Amino acid sequence: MIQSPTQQASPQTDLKLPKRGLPVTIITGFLGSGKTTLLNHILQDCQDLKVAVLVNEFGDIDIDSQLLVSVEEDMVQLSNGCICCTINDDLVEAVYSILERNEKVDHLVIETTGVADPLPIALTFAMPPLRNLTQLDSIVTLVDAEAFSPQHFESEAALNQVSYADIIVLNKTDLAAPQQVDTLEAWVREQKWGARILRSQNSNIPLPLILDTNLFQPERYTAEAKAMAETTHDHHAPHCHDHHHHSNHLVNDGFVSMAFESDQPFDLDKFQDWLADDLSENVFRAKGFLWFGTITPRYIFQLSGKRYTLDADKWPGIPKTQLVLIGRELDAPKLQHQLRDCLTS
Ligand SMILES: Nc1nc2c(ncn2[C@@H]2O[C@H](COP(=O)(O)OP(=O)(O)OP(=O)(O)O)[C@@H](O)[C@H]2O)c(=O)[nH]1
Repeated sequence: MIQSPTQQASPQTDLKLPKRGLPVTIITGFLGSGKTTLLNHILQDCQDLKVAVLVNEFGDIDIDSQLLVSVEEDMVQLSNGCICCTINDDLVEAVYSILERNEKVDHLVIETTGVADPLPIALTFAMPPLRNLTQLDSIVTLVDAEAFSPQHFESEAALNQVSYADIIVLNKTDLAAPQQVDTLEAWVREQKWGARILRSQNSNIPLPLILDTNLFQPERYTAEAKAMAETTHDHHAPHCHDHHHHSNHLVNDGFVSMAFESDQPFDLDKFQDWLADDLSENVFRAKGFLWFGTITPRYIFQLSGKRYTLDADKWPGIPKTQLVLIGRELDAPKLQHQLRDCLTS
C-alpha cells in the first residue's frame, strides 16, 4: 500500500526508513544529452550500492526504461507527463513506494524528461512530506557538448537545467572540437558559478564524483520553497503550475511528443529516405525500436538533432515497431501518415 503523504509512519507499519533520509540524485539535461546513458553507467558500476531508479518519460511509450540494463524490480516508470508539473503527485507516490520496500535501498536516482525544469522537482524533495524522508544529494545536468548553445534551443527548461545544477557534465566531447568545449565550459561557468563541471564521453564519469556528493544546498532555495509552499493549497505535493516562476514551461517551450506503433515492419529504404528527405526540422529527438523484416534483429533507433544511429539488438518478445518523436509544433497527422507510408506494403 502506498502511504498517503500526510500520514506519519507508525511503529506498526513495515516501512523501513533509512536513518538519514534516502539520498536522491536528480539527473537532468536537454533532449538526447546522455541521461539514460549515464543511468546505465551508474547501474552497471554501482557494485554493492543498491540503487533504485525512477524514470520519467515525455512520450506515451516507455522507451528509456526498455533501454536500461535489467533493473525491473528496482524501477518505477512515470510516463506520459512531466514530474516537474503535471504528474508531480505521482512523483511523491513513487518515492513512497520505494521507501516502503522491505529490501534496503541505498540511493534513488531520478531521470527526468529532457524538457523538465529541475527546480520544482528539487523543491518537492526539499519540502514536506519528502524532506524528512529523503536527502537530495545533487542535481546532475548533462549538456550535449556538440549541440548545446544558449540560443539554439530557446528553451526555458534547458537553461534552468544548467542554472540549478550542482554538477554539470559536458558530455559527447568526442563530437565537439576542444575549443568548442572550452567555450561551452566558460559559458556554463558563468551561468552557475561554483558548480562542479566535468567532461565525458558516453556519460562515463567516476561515480564518486556524482553520487553521495552532498552538493545540493537547500538553503539557496528558501525563497523559492516559500513561494511554492504558499501556493500549495493542500498538504499534498506542490504543483509547479501553481508556482509563478515555472508556470507552463512546456507551453512556453512548446515541446510536444508523438508516438507511433505498428505490428508491421518498416521498409528500410523508405524509412531512410524519409529521414533524409522528409523529416521535419521541428523534430529534435526521436527514439525507439524498429523492425525491418521478419528475420532481422531489433534496431534501436536514436536521433538527436541531425544525427541518428541504428544499433542491432535482440527482440525481447514479438517484433513490433515503437517510435517516439519529440519536438516543437509537430504536425502529428502528417508524421503518422509519413511513417505509415514507410511500412512494408
Ligand atoms: N557520440 C556520442 N554519443 C553519445 C554520447 N553519450 C550518449 N550518446 C548517444 O546519444 C544518444 C542519446 O543518449 P541518451 O542517453 O538516450 O540521451 P537522453 O538524455 O537520455 O535522451 P532523452 O531522454 O530522450 O532526453 C544515444 O544514441 C547515445 O548512445 C557521447 O558521449 N558521444
